[in-house]
Amino acid sequence: MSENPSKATFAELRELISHFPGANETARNFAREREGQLTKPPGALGRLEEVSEWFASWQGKDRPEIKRPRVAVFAGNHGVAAQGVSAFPQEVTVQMVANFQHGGAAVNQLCKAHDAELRVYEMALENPTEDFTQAPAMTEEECATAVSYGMMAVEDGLDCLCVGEMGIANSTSGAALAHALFGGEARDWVGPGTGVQGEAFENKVRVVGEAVALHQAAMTDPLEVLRHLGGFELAAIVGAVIAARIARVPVILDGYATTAAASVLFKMDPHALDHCIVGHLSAEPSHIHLLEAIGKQPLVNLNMRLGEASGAAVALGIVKSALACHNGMATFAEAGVSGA
Ligand SMILES: Cc1cc2ncn([C@H]3O[C@H](COP(=O)(O)O)[C@@H](O)[C@H]3O)c2cc1C
Ligand SMILES: O=C(O)c1cccnc1
Repeated sequence: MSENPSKATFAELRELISHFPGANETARNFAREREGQLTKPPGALGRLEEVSEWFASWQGKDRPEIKRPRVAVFAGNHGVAAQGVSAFPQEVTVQMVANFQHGGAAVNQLCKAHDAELRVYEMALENPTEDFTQAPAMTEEECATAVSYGMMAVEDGLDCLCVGEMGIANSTSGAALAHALFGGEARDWVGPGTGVQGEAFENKVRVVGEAVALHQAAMTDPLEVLRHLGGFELAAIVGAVIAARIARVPVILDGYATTAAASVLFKMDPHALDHCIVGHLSAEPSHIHLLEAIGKQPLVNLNMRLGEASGAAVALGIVKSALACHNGMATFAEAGVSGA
């Protein structure tokens, strides 16, 4: 990396990603052994046990903890909004950022409910990306700078990072990323987002298909896919996921657009998202296909389709519940309970 992280280049990002640390398998094994000794039939806490073991393997502790969770919401504006792909106008992005700052959004309440710090990272909202039906969304410098900016969301002392986004039209950007990364038809990857229907939905499908076709020559390189079809906030999500990996901070990803951004890293290295879980299954219909493509099972399915890290923040409560059982339960020996 250069001294100033805002100067990172794609070459430096590739270098970082090629040296990602792995999980601590010793800690995972100790955590698994402990799960087997706790006062419950083996496996009776189901997915919670798996979550505790996964968390242990990234924190490198058999008794992993969440004392300082952060919910990071990256906000950016999209030139492609000009194509009429969202049910809402672009100014909603900056208005919702103000709402986050005043505590009025869903994610504010979810952070309060789960004792998480909310940080909103506003990315030059007055400067949207280029409309990617006309030109690449970003230059390499802009894209790499946005990735580097996202990396700054991971600070010393954080022990869990929830990641999400705010950006009108970014479900179109997410769909275009997914289509470019995983193929198929544009229609497979497009959903209603904030609620586009009928002719507007058909237009969204057309926009995604035409954009991926326009930039076809660049689509073999995941970082170029991000540069051509992503957004500033989606690039920042890539950076946050990279920085969390380097710091071994477990990550909870939010819904469709966030998962699509993170999938850029999956395409570069199928193990690049091993430190991430997907917090929830979005009601955006393509989310399930995307999760199949990256081999992830969402933690909960509440029919949410909001974004702004709301699903990740809900899932944080589940992860905290898993760790509470893992750390606080008595073993059979401690409690004097007979084994099977
Ligand atoms: C009031 C409001 C609050 C939101 N919070 C998140 N989103 C979500 O909707 C946007 C994506 O949908 P599309 O691609 O259709 O524009 C993103 O900003 C996402 O975070 C919101 C959308 C609205 C309208
Ligand atoms: O799944 C998401 O993240 C999502 C879905 C619809 C609108 N905004 C976000």
